[in-house]
Amino acid sequence: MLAIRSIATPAARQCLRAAPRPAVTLALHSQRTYSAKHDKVAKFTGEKASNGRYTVSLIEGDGIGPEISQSVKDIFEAAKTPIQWEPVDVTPIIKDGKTAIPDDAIESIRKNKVALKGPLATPIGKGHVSLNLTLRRTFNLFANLRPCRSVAGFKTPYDNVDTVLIRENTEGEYSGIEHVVVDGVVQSIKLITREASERVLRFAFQHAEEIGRKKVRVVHKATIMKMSDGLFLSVANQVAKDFPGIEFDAELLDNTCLKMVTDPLPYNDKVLVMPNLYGDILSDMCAGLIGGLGLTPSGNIGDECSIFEAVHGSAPDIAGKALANPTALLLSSMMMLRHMGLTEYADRIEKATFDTLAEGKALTGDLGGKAKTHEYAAAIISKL
Ligand SMILES: NC(=O)C1=CN([C@@H]2O[C@H](COP(=O)(O)OP(=O)(O)OC[C@H]3O[C@@H](n4cnc5c(N)ncnc54)[C@H](O)[C@@H]3O)[C@@H](O)[C@H]2O)C=CC1
Ligand SMILES: O=C(O)CCC(=O)C(=O)O
Ligand SMILES: [Mg+2]
Repeated sequence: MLAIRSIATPAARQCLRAAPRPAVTLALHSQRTYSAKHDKVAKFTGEKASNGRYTVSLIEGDGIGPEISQSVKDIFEAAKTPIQWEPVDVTPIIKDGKTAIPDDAIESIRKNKVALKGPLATPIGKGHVSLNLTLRRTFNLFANLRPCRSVAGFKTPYDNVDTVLIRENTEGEYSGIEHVVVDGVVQSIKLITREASERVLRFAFQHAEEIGRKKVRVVHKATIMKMSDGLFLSVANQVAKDFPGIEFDAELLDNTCLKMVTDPLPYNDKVLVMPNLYGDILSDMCAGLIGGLGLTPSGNIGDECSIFEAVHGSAPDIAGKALANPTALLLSSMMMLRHMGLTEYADRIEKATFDTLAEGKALTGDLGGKAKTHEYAAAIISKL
């Protein structure tokens, strides 16, 4: 039943009563009950080619994407990382009236089981739907893991921030189910299913175990979105019972924002997990705590494959000027290497990166320096 009572004006309510229900769209997203345990933490199952290298699909992306991707490629080559890139074009196609990823791109990512992705721009209002969201849905990348750690030597109002945020990545406010009811009345449906909630919540608890954190906190707004966030929260309570070694609690999103910008350190011992939109916003906010979007990585994790990308977007305001900070994409590629079991390479490149940042001689503009993107990358290479 649509929430007619929540529509503000009597005229709009009248129109909505008369309007057709979005039954077809909702049927496509049917709420299949997820009862089987989802115990497997997504693992990389790709195989080396005969030359001893892994092939990784590379989506360079829009705006600053090609510049920061070039830095990652240069640094990987200098570190002799056993990776060969397979460039992938994701220029959208229309399939059955919907925005879709070209078949070649899907084939590449499915085959390689891992991809590194630069930012993809999304037009505002009209135009194609977000390719970022399309990729996540196409490959069922159910968890978006967004760690955010202070950079030693780079001073911000907060020292030692170390938050771990996990965002549900396939539905919620970003389900893309929107329609005009009548002129001047639109609906956007926040879809929450038990299945997707359980999947990401299990992932959060498993990740907490993996990284040695003893607390999982759900961030929600079930006071207002009683049914949707209510379901997410109630699934969380159920899943928590399977992880007796992990303390579980919940916090309202607005309160989380206030507390995090007042003092983020109490969040250092927790894994935060939340519906899609909240994670999108909160992860940019976390980036602000440590020096900005140039520094924060992420991984879109699925069972079959995973795609690693920075938290930031295409930064059109600085694109093409060699001003972008490639650290966020580089740290995302470190997450990727660790996911692939190439930990030694990740450790080595990460050390060179953090040493370069701590030294402070070749910082990009967002961190108060004057270095161009490639000069910063060259400084990292010199430390490998
Ligand atoms: N996952 C993705 O591919 C994402 C794509 N987008 C898309 O990106 C486009 C631009 O979105 P905005 O709201 O402008 O967000 P944005 O994240 O691209 O930029 C926000 C601000 O951060 C700065 N910034 C971002 N990355 C930086 C970097 N690596 N180095 C230095 N400064 C950096 C930008 O210059 C800008 O001032 C939109 O089309 C949006 O849809 C936005 C977020 C994520
Ligand atoms: O797809 C987009 O345009 C934005 C996505 C986004 O902001 C994110 O994934 O953090
Ligand atoms: Mg975002």
